[in-house]
Amino acid sequence: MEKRILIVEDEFIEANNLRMILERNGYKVCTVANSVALAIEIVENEKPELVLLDIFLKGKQTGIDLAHVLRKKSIAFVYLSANSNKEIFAAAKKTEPYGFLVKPFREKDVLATLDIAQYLHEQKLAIHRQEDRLSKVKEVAQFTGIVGKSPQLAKVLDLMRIVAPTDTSVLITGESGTGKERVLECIHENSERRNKPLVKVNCAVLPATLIESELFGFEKGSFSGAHETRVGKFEQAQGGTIFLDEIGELPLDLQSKLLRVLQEKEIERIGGRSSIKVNVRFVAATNRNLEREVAEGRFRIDLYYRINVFPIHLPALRQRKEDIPLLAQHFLGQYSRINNKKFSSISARAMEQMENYSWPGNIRELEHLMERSVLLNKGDQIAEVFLPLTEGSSVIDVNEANRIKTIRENEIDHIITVLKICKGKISGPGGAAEMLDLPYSTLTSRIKKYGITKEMIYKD
Ligand SMILES: Nc1ncnc2c1ncn2[C@@H]1O[C@H](COP(=O)(O)OP(=O)(O)OP(=O)(O)O)[C@@H](O)[C@H]1O
Repeated sequence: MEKRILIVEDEFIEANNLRMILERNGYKVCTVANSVALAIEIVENEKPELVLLDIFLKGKQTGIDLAHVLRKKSIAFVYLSANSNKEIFAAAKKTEPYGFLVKPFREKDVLATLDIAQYLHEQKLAIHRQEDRLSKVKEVAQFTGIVGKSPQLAKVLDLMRIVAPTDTSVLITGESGTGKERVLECIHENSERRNKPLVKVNCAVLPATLIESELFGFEKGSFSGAHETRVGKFEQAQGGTIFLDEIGELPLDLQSKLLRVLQEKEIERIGGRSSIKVNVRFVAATNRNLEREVAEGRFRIDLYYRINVFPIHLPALRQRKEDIPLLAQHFLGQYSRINNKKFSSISARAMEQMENYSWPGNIRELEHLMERSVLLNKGDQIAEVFLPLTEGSSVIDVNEANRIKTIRENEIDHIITVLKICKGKISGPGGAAEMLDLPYSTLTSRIKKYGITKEMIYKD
């Protein structure tokens, strides 16, 4: 069906240029409005699906005033000028537009922006329907393995409750070890897809050359070494959810391939002749700042818009200290059971040390600390915890320096030392994997398992 678009613009040439672009591409254009009052009238009479609006118009009212009206009516809109004045731009951003188009308009940009705007609008409507439904039925989603009572975590749980049952793409952000993967699992478990596969791909662990065949599969004989046909992760996730962890690491050429798959919902195996329909829900995670990656040209803006439909940001543990006692107690119970120990409490001193620590490795680091503490303490109370000594830390323990380290602690120290020598470089010549004589994937999975973070490597 033809989409109806309303142009609100008081410069005739610009408006006409846009109208021609839109009509050439199958859109139906409503009567052009040159003021807010006229635009409101046309919205009532011609019911556009999307509005392109300039900020400065004839009359007193601006495009920003109109944007507020459109938001109330749930009509999608895109601004036609990102004014260089910072305050106006900030006010325009606050109205949550679906995009900005900068003059002079290029056909390609107009079409791409409209495509993204429509997609985001459909997703937003689905989310609103879900919010409405939830407010009526008071369903309680079950999020197993998520412990905490801080307001920051409560906010995350609210977002999960809203998005889980829908098919909307989710982008989970947060530092390493904040629980991104756990959140993904809960979203999948609380969706209609729970009985279908949840397929996880870590873009940081796979070498760039392998990611494509891993994601999309390949046909027998498509390259030397392709002895048999292999089904990729997208196909494996058919009917279920696919999770791309560390999506910020995806090379640029694969970003465009992924974008195509998300838009067309079909994949092509390497060397394949036909495309295969895939029905998967898409969830991605990153501990990078994707907006910065976009600004610096390492991440495609159109892919960013496509995956950033429903962002969930997980706060760092140091930003929600009230969750530390609950989490510590939770892991204490878990590792006491596993190790057949009888620990039931944590000393006030140990708790204070934990509350004063900055947790660069977040929940994963706390989990490992409790695992270690269960092994190193005796009786039914954790009297001591052995935290790394950080700059400015008030928890320096004189006994710590003389303590005999476990093999695991030594391994962690050794990996960190080598990473420091290699300035954080993991793969390739002179990288830590080569120096440690470990396969790249083994080293990255150990870095993850031990909760080794960039902060630990670049600390001093
Ligand atoms: N709220 C929580 N309550 C209890 N355990 C949690 C919670 N969040 C995370 N965990 C546990 O903490 C550990 C680390 O979580 P997870 O692997 O999900 O982090 P992540 O953000 O995906 O890390 P990375 O970025 O390094 O992949 C896991 O064992 C997970 O089960």
